Amino acid sequence: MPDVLTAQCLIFICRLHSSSSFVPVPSLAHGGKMELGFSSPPWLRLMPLLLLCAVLLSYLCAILWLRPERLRQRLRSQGVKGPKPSFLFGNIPEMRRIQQQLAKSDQEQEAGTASDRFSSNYMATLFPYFLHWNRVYGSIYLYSTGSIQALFVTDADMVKEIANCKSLDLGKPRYLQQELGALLGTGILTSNGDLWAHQRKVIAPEFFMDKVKGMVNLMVESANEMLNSWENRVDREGGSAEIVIDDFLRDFSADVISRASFGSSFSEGKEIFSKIRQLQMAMAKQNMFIGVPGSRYLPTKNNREIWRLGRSIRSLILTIAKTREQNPSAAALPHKDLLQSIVEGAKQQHAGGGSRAAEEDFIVDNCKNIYFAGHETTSTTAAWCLLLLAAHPEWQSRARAEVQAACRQGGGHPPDAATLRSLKTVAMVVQETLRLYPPAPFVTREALSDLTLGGLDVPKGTNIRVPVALAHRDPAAWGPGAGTFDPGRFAGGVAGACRPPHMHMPFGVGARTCAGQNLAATELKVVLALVLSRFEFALSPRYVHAPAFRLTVEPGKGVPLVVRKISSVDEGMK
Ligand code: HEM
Repeated sequence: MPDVLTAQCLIFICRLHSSSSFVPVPSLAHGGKMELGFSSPPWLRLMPLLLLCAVLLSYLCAILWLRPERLRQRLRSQGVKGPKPSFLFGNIPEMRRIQQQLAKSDQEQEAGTASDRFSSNYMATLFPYFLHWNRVYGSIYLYSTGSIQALFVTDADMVKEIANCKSLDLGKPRYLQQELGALLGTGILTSNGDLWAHQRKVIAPEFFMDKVKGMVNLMVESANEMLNSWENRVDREGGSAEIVIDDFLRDFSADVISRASFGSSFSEGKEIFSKIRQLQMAMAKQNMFIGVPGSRYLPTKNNREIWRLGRSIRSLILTIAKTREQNPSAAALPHKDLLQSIVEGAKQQHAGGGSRAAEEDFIVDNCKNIYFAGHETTSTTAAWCLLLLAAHPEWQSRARAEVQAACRQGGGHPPDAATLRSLKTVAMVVQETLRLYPPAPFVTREALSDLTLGGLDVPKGTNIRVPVALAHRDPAAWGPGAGTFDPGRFAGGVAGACRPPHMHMPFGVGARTCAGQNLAATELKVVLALVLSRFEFALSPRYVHAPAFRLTVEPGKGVPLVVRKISSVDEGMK
C-alpha cells in the first residue's frame, strides 16, 4: 500500500514539473547571459521537495510503525503479550540493557566450578533477554527488532504445530535473504516456495544415507591427516602436547565437505572457506541490528568488508564451477557429485529463459549455503563433543572402550559404515552434545501469508523463533537432570530421553529439517572414533568457558586440550 502511494505521488510530482512554465529567463546578474530557470513563484519550486519528504515520511511511518503495529494488534487481541517496542528499534534498546546488566554477572559466573560451567545454559549468557521475557510473558510472546515482529515460542504444542505444518506459506524469514544476502543469497537455507522445493530436490538426495556411506573412507583419510599432525606435535613435545583443536576441526570438516560434495581438494577450496569464515564473523557483528531498516546499505567499515568478501567468494566459486562445466568428464561421472547436481539444477531452473546471472546466482548461493551449513555446524559440534568428553573422563573411557572393541572386531582396519553403526555410546555422546550445545540456537520461520497455528491466527509477516537450546534444557521434557551431561539418557533413543520427542531438534523441524544430518552424524562419529582410538585427552587449565554466537554458537575462546597418545597395546584405527 505505501508503495502504491509513493508511486502515485511521484507521478504527481512529475506532472507538476511538466505543468510549471519552464521557460528561458535572461539573468542580468550574470553579464546578461541567458540562463534557464522557472518562472513559477519560489513556494511552488519547493513543492516537489516538500511532497517528496511527505511521501517519504508517510512511507517510513507505514513501514516502521503502522504496519508492525497492525500486526502486533492482531496478536495482542488474541492474548499474546510481550515487551513494549520503541519506534524504529523495537525492543533492541531493552535487549542491550539486559545484556549489559548481565556482562557483570558473567565474570562472577566464570569463577564457578568446572561442572557448573558446562551445565550452564548458553541462552542465559548469549540471549538473556529471551529468558527474561520468557519468565515475564510465558511460553509464547511477541517482541520486535526494528521492523521485524517475532513470536518467541517454547510451548511444546505450538512447536509441534510448526513442525507438522506442510504449507509452503510457512517458510524461512525473508529478512535472511536481505540481511544475510552476502553470506546466504537465495540458496536453499533462505529460499521459499517453488525455488526452495526445486533446490531441496536437487540437494537433499546428495546426502541420503546410501551416498554418505560411500564417503566414510574420505572422512577417515581427512581425520587421520589431522590426527597425524597431532601425533607429530605430541612426539616432538615429549609425550603430551596442548592442542587448540578448533581450527584443526574446521579444516577437517572443510576438507570433508569439499571432497565429498565438490570433488575438489581442500587446497582448492581453502580460500573459499577462510573467506566464508571471515564473512560470517563480519556478519555476526551486526546481529542485533538485523531488521533496522537501511543498516545494511550504510558504507560502514564492516559493511564494506562484507561486500568485498561477498564479491571475492562469488568469483572463487564460479571459477571452480566453470572449470567443472568445461570439463566434459565431470558430466559423464556415473555418480555425479553435489556441484554437478547444482550446476544441472541451475540449468533446469532457468531452462525457461532465465539469465546467465540468475543461473550463476543459483550455483554461487547454493554452494555458499552448503559450505556454511555443513562446515561450521559440524566442526563446532565436534569441538563441543571433545570438550565435554575431556570434562567427563568417565564417558571418555566408556566411549573409548567401545571404539577399541569395534576396532578389534574389525581387525584393526579403519572404521567403515558398519563399524560406525555399532558405536552406540559414541552416538549417544553426539546426541547429548547436540542437546546441550546445539550450534544453531534457533529454528526460524515466517508466515508468508495469514496462517492458523495451534489455534492462533498468525498474520502474514510474523516471524517465529523456536529457541532450540531452551527446549533442550526444559525439565518438563527432559526431567530434573535436564542441565547435566548424561549421554545415557539416549540409551532408549530420543523417545526414551525426551517427552514429547519433538522437543529434541538440533537439526530443526518439519519440511525444512537439516538436509545434511546423515553426513554430519557420520562425520562426527568418524572423528570421535579416531580421536578416541589414538589419544587420551584432558581439558587444559587455560580453557575459558565462553560460548559465543557467530551465527552458530561456538566455544568463543577455543578449546585447548592436553593430548597424549594411547599407551595401550591396541593401536588405534589408522
Ligand atoms: C552438527 C551439524 C549440523 C547441525 C546441528 C545442523 C543444523 C541445521 C538446522 C537447525 C537447520 C535448519 C532446520 C530448520 O529450519 O528447521 C539446518 C538446515 C540445513 N542444513 Fe544442517 N546442520 C548440520 C550439518 C549440516 C551438513 C553437514 C550439511 C550439508 C553438507 C547441512 C545442510 C543443511 C541444509 C542444506 C539445510 C537447509 C534445509 C532446507 O531448508 O531445506 N547441515 N541444519
